[in-house]
Amino acid sequence: MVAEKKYEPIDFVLFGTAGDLARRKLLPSLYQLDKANLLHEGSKVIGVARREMSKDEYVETIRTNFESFLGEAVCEETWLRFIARVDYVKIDMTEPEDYSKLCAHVDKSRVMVCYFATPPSIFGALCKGMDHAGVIDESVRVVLEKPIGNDLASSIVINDQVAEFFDEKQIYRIDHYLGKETVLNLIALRFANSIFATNWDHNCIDHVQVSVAESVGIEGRWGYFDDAGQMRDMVQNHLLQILTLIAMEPPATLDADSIRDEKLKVLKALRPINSSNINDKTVRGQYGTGFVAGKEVPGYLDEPDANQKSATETFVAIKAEIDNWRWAGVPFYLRTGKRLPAKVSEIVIYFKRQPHNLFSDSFSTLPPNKLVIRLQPDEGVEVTVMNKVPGIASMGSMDLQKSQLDLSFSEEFADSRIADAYEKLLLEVMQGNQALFVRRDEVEQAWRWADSIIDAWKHSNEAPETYQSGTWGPVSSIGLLAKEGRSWYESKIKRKRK
Ligand SMILES: NC(=O)C1=CN([C@@H]2O[C@H](COP(=O)(O)OP(=O)(O)OC[C@H]3O[C@@H](n4cnc5c(N)ncnc54)[C@H](OP(=O)(O)O)[C@@H]3O)[C@@H](O)[C@H]2O)C=CC1
Ligand SMILES: O=C1O[C@H](COP(=O)(O)O)[C@@H](O)[C@H](O)[C@H]1O
Repeated sequence: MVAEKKYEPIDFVLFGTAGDLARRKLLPSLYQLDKANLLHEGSKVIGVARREMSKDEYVETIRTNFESFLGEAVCEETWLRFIARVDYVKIDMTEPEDYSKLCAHVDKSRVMVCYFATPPSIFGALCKGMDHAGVIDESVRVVLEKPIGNDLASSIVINDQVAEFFDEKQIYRIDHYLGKETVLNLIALRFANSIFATNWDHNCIDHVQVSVAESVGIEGRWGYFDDAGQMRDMVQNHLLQILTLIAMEPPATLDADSIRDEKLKVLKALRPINSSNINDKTVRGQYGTGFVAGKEVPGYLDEPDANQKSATETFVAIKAEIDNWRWAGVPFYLRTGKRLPAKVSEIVIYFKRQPHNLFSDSFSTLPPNKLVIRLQPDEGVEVTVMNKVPGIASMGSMDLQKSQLDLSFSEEFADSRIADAYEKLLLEVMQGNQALFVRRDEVEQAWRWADSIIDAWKHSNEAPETYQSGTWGPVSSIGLLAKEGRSWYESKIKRKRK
């Protein structure tokens, strides 16, 4: 559907345009916004990288990448409009003098959005270079990629470097999970439906599961990933952000700080995990060889560039607890890993069982109601309820059956295209709305909690458990729930594959 609204003209400067993220996600998202008529006709896209490239060569590279990453045929009309906006500037980002080349490409009377798709270690240099070129003023917005730093201390250094040049109101810390349609739908589900809003606490909810399973390995990113591990790559940001949206109190409004204040309170209420309880509350694993989607894949230590002695985790399961009134006694089990059987992300809310079973012939104990929010793929929402099986049997022998009320987004909203998270978030930056971006105090609080776990692992002297690629992670991750009489939700994807 073509949007009617025209937005203001923007100079979008993409630092790191030759990198993996820019090629796979950012440039295709800008193209999609253009296709949906959501870019002002005067908006420009200025790619910056350190390699020598003419504009024509840059355009050719974008086209080649679109063939691989767009996921649909290129629309020639949009393509011609898009490339007319595009330009390329070669800058060595560690060399302040080089940034003056930008001046010829940006118009200081317009909003400039600068996307730092580079390693965070050069965010400070980027700010200094822009300052040196005299292109910084209050109309500039900067987008910072995650993870910001490697721990709390390094994130403070990076945030301080950026804060020297930009006010917090100009800084957009991106967590692309906050742009996913189904993650955003959590806010609608919780606060637009009284059946959920009134049952959303320790009185009604037994426990919560958040699983973000990936079938890919580290995709040639050994240098980055081995320093990070799944805890810094996924838990410190994406999984904790999901957790805050599930657990936060209703914000007063949907404005940026109302939401972010509530998310921060959840992060502050997370019970610390440290050396005293690390073995009880966490499991970490590293993938070995195995088969994913019928294809043999190498183990983590056999990946290109691997250091054979690496103890970096590629799988994490955690029992998180939130020490506040609403969530007292309700565990939040988080699980994420690479080279699992399928790419599937789900939130499962397990409601408490009925206090008494009237139907003892059908079920020895009545199964709990579940709310399943499928983040990806097959985005949707499912509620498990108990029903009577039709029949004329007497009341005393009424048969029950567990059934699903299933809302699949692709069926319910068949005419709407589900936009990639980056499209949504790029548009929000262009509109100057920070609600879906992470505030500095949130990032730092998330690091405090994650650092304590990472430190405890380091001091435990235990290596991560190896799991076979194509399985659901180390056996101990099953034990994490089993010892409390619970089990991981068996994803529909997995059921279909049986
Ligand atoms: N890739 C992904 O899926 C995701 C990435 N991120 C984050 O996004 C950011 C970018 O990641 P990714 O694209 O994977 O990284 P890449 O290493 O693929 O790309 C980084 C880009 O920065 C450029 N660069 C680095 N140093 C300099 C320099 N001194 N001068 C000029 N250019 C420089 C590189 O140039 P050159 O090509 O010349 O080396 C390259 O274009 C990182 O912060 C990462 O953590 C976050 C989520 C997912
Ligand atoms: O940020 C990251 O996210 C991806 C997973 O994102 P998704 O949208 O495909 O679920 C992950 O593979 C990558 O390692 C991490 O840096």
